[in-house]
Amino acid sequence: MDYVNIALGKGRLADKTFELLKEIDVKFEDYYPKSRKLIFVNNKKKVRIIFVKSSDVPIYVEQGAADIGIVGKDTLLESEANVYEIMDLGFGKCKFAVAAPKDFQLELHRKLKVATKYPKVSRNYFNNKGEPIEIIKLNGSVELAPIIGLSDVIVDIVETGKTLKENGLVITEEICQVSARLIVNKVSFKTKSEKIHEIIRGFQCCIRKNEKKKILSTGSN
Ligand SMILES: Nc1ncnc2c1ncn2[C@@H]1O[C@H](COP(=O)(O)OP(=O)(O)OP(=O)(O)O)[C@@H](O)[C@H]1O
Ligand SMILES: O=P(O)(O)OC[C@H]1O[C@H](OP(=O)(O)OP(=O)(O)O)[C@H](O)[C@@H]1O
Repeated sequence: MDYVNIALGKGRLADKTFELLKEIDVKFEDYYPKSRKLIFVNNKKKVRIIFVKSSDVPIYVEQGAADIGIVGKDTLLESEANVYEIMDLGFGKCKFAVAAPKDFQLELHRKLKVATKYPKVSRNYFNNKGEPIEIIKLNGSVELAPIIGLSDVIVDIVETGKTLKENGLVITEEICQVSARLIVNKVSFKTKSEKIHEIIRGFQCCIRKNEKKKILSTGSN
């Protein structure tokens, strides 16, 4: 039987994904947090993990270089990749938001300047509201832009809100919730159906179990 290849971002979602795989008995003994290895193989279960840049995960899956991908909904939306989005994995939770300096007010007859790592998500959001904008595409430290006058506002993901707070920004609009998603290549979904469904069923079962545990532990507090 063929191997199932899973594309996984090297960053924040990696540890939780390996934990989830371990729970369904797909173990990679040579993985440890902060490992620099880019490929992990479980020969017994015939599963391979390929470690890529987070924003490349949808491309690997769309092109069939990976059968499955684990990716944040933010990155998935921005990629507009032609893949199946199968399930919400329930971790990597944050939200998409518009944020601005506390006292910001847009002058009349001027387009709003939006700095972001997510130009497509931003454009879609403001287009749907009928608000004309100018996008300034950045690759990180987006919170700096309104402080130093590069933009009026930012569109970014917010988890704890610490980065916004420490840079004097506040959320002005919430766009949508974000979490890790399991995506599948459309051809692999047919050709490797059995193995892929086994992984999906395993993940669903673990997530249900973990949610029950969480409810029980908060209930008993
Ligand atoms: N506080 C957070 N900051 C960034 N991403 C978060 C946060 N909390 C959850 N996530 C999720 O984790 C995913 C992966 O984030 P990570 O920082 O590893 O990659 P990235 O943002 O693409 O960074 P890089 O460009 O350095 O690879 C994000 O796409 C998002 O869905
Ligand atoms: O609400 P918080 O918990 O503060 O998290 C949100 C921050 O984390 C992410 O940045 P990241 O650390 O990936 O750095 P980046 O600026 O290079 O994107 C995101 O872009 C925000 O800046």
